[in-house]
Amino acid sequence: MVGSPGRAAATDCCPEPRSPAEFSAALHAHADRYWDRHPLHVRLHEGGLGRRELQQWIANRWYYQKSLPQKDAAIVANCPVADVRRRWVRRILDQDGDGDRPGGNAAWLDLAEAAGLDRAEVLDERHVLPGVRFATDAYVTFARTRPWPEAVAASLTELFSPALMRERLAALRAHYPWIGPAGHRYHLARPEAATADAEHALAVVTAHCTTRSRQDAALAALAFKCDVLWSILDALDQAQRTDGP
Ligand SMILES: O=C(O)c1cc(C(=O)O)c2c(n1)C(=O)C(=O)c1cc(C(=O)O)[nH]c1-2
Repeated sequence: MVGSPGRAAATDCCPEPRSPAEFSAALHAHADRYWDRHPLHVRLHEGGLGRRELQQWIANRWYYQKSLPQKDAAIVANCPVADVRRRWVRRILDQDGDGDRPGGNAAWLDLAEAAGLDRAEVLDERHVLPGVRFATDAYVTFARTRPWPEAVAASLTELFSPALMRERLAALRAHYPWIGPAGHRYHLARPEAATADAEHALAVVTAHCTTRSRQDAALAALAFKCDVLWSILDALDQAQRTDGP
């Protein structure tokens, strides 16, 4: 006997949640669609970008960078759990800086200057491509409008970013030596912070997504974020192929 129809219907409408190990594995499986594999990143790592292309990447990536604190502030605003808010607020200060401690965003502007860009031309966003703005803004809007655990899940691309940033730092030093050491502060500091942030975010998502449907929503959020990042590089890639070096 195959089982009573009643049982089958119950299973269809309310599948069991994944175990913590299965859920974590399903989240980690998104590494397959992370932007480290994008052709533009591959070109960057191989030393295939010209000076102007690398500057364009830096100026566009700035728009993502500067939007992160607003995205994190949206999570803090939507989250009713004090413990989560207390830890999440640190992310805002890590990027914006805190008193005498300059933040990640200042370090990214140092990279821009070390690569020969004027701070003013980065801050006024004249180089930011429409597709980069659109994709980045979609991430901020997602955090503002979706349930906060989904926005936390979307940040889990940071599970994969430390390895990428270390590889990128090695590539910048090897292939783009005209960028002085002052430009490398972001990539030196961020992998360690990203590892800690991702560990915390994973613990939060695991603790708060305990039903199958919440787990599914978290997985969809992480897939969405992978698409955001991929779209940012698609926009840049297309511009660079059209404009030439
Ligand atoms: O350099 C990168 O490739 C990269 C990727 C990501 C990411 O995976 O979203 C982040 C960062 N850097 C980063 O520096 C950072 O602070 C950060 C925060 C977040 C997030 O979604 O909350 N992602 C990332």
